[in-house]
Amino acid sequence: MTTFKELNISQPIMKSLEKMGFEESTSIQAETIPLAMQGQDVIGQAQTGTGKTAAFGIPMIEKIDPSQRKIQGLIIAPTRELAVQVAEEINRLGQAKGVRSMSVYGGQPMGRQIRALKDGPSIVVATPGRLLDHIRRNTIRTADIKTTVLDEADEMLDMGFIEDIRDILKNIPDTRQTLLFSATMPKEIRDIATNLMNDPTEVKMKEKKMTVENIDQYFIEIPEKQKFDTLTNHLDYYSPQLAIVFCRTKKRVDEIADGLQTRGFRAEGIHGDLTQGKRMNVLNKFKNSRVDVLVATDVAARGLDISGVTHVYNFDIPQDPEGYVHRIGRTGRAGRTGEAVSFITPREMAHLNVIEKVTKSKIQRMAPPTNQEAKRGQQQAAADKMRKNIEKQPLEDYYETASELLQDYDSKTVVAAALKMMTKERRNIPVNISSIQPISVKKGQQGKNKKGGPPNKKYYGKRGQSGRNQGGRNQGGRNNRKGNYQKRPSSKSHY
Ligand SMILES: Nc1ncnc2c1ncn2[C@@H]1O[C@H](COP(=O)(O)OP(=O)(O)OP(=O)(O)O)[C@@H](O)[C@H]1O
Ligand SMILES: [Mg+2]
Repeated sequence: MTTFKELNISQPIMKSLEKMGFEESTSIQAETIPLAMQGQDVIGQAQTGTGKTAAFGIPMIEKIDPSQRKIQGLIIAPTRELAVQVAEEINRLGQAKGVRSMSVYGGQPMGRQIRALKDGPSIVVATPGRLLDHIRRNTIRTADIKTTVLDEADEMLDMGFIEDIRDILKNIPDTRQTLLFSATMPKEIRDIATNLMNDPTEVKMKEKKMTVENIDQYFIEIPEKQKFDTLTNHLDYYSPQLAIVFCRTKKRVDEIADGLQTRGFRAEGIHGDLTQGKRMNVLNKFKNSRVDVLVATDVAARGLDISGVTHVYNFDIPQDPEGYVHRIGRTGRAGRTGEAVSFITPREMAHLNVIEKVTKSKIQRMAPPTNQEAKRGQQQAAADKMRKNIEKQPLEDYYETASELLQDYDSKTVVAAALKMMTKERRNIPVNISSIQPISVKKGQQGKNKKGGPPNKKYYGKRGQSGRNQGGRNQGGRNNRKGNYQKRPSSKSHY
């Protein structure tokens, strides 16, 4: 383990790190911070939740002169929520040095952003569409940018964003330092990256698996129609502290979130068709545990760091192994443990094998919990609640009524009735989720790079590609995305 002191980090940043409770650097921080401080271009690849944000944030802040009141650092991220989170982490890291960052993203009034930009933040964390808007209007000046970071770099250089990224980079001085970070970096994307950089050093952690060791990974083989009941049984049986349920389309997010509410769970959905206000509101409720189950498209798959997420469910199998790695990486962060459960329809078993092979992870078969087990789980949760009340709260006010009940009935009957009242019986209400096509790997197509297809999505046949489009992500490919951009600049997320 390397201490931050050994990495020659300046006093103000050391002070911030101490305040944040960071004692030692993580491996990716120890290896990339010295290179980046020397001014080198770096491609950094390390597992989810291992501190890549500080790995690029610290060297960026080191180079900034806050007295200049000019934008000197630019970080580009794929989603608005991630941009906000990264800006917050940068602000914590830069606080003692007086380095301020600002997040800039679509779905927010332009005027307000322009006013805030006049305040002179040193670092801007932006989503690509809105950033381009600002660059074109000259409301973000790029001339003084020394360091540019692409967070979730492989996503940023994939077909949904690559044109925007090229346009952005054209506006940044050639002398810039470029840092690319992600937990995944398919070879094809790495080649594109290298062309945009100046002789980059690649830093890849030694771990064999692409996924984090302390996430237990399971799959349940299950017909499409039984997925929802299996999900609620699982939630009842295991009572996750916080869970994220990923599914493939926005419509399914809405249906599943509604269905979970119907069955008494505190669940809400998040996807790109919601207003930005609603997206932030849902995410904040989840962070504050006012919502226990977040149902999401891949808009929430990358980068989000929410403590207390114990379970990730792939209600629908992700389109590609990289997606799997990022989704399950929303749990098991910074050394904590987590559990990932993927629902696989029988026809998707081959697709699961591809994911296992590419990620070099073992995904273990799990039997779906039975209705009986789910019921028992619900009762256990009610019993736990009761235990907590017994241990913590003064109960004297209830003693008189309790004694009266015990005169009429035996204690077991009284407690059973209390448990029954605490167990939500409306969870049996039928819920219908509209079906989608399974993703399957067609024989002979595995490994082919279909013309026009994204370069890193080499693992799939035709059906997989069409499934991808159903997801509302990268819809219609590059041209359509570009068209979207021109019509509704940066106002629409494609997740
Ligand atoms: N040196 C450190 N010591 C303790 N905690 C740390 C350290 N570095 C980062 N963290 C914390 O670890 C968590 C994960 O960090 P971060 O979000 O940067 O991970 P990441 O590698 O970017 O993950 P992802 O691939 O999912 O984006 C955060 O809560 C962060 O504050
Ligand atoms: Mg990250």
